[in-house]
Amino acid sequence: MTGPENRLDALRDELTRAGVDALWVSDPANVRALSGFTSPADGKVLVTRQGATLYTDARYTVQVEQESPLPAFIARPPATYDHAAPGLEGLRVGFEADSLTVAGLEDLQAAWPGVTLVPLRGVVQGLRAVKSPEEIRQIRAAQALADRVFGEVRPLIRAGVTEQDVAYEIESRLLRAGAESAFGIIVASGPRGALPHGHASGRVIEDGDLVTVDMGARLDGYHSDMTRTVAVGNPSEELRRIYRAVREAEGAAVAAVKPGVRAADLDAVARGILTAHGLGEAFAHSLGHGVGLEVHERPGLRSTSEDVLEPGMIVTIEPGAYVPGLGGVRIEDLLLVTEDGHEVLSRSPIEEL
Ligand SMILES: CSCC[C@H](N)C(=O)N1CCC[C@H]1C(=O)N[C@@H](C)C(=O)O
Repeated sequence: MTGPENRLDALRDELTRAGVDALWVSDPANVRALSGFTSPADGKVLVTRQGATLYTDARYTVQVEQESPLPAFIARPPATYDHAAPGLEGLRVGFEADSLTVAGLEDLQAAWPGVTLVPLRGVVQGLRAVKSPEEIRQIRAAQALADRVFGEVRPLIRAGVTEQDVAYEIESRLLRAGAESAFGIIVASGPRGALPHGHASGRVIEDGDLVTVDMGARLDGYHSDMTRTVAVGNPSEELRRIYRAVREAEGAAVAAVKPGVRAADLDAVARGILTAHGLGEAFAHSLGHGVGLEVHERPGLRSTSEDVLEPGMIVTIEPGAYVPGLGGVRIEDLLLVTEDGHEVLSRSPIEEL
């Protein structure tokens, strides 16, 4: 199983395939994945054939010694670029076109006139899709915390409380446990359930509402992600019908998760079921995504994806149906792809309606 310990070797193979001699890594999650440095927004990594160097500034002198096995050079640009320049003269150096700013590229061009800069996309992201045993342990711990918090907060979701009350209860418990929220917590009740990314508002939850809660913990830099839609009082028969359809789609897609399955085919499993229930148009997003140092990472579980599942990937399965003016439903589990199938990491009960 690929992990950070041998990611640098795997990365060098990728660089050979891409026809470059080195890579300037600027994407924070990639910097962290290659170096272990936990303040990666303030770092860069230069990977060459011979080695790899972590660049950051003097605020982190002690921290990098504690966290990173890579040799570090402590400076700020332009001294950073000047340090790297002699070893790069005449080489083809890749940069991360999906994260380096235009200004960042201009700075590199000015600092390294003898270097051919080559735009590359998603090279390190591809290597991050398969998690190491340690990363799996971290994400498992983040999800276990999220499950505990959801279990504590579920009884508080009732008529008369606001969506923000629910989000506050979740976020404060995550913080008290030494984590933080993985993203802006989604609490979408009643008609707001039709908003797939309906962040908690001041709406007061009413009897008969479905309430979609999409939450995750960020623990030591690793994320979890899970959604449950719960009923308050007695929802209408139409809402129950939608709920059951989404639940069927989710269960079928979860059951199909195993190594070798094409991500696009998984998406089609859920989409086919929702379409059969007349809800194809209402499923307004992709089936799921990888989770790790970022909430959304490879593999992408969508109709246009070319990704194929491998053991060690951690993915969400999250079909939903959103009906403007009425409401919506999403059910999301977090899964580890194993050698012979999958393990569902999210343990919060999925309610019957
Ligand atoms: C802002 S993080 C949202 C986390 C959530 N679990 C999630 O990933 N969602 C919510 C509904 C759709 C899905 C999403 O954003 N999917 C992306 C990858 C897409 O483009 O479909």
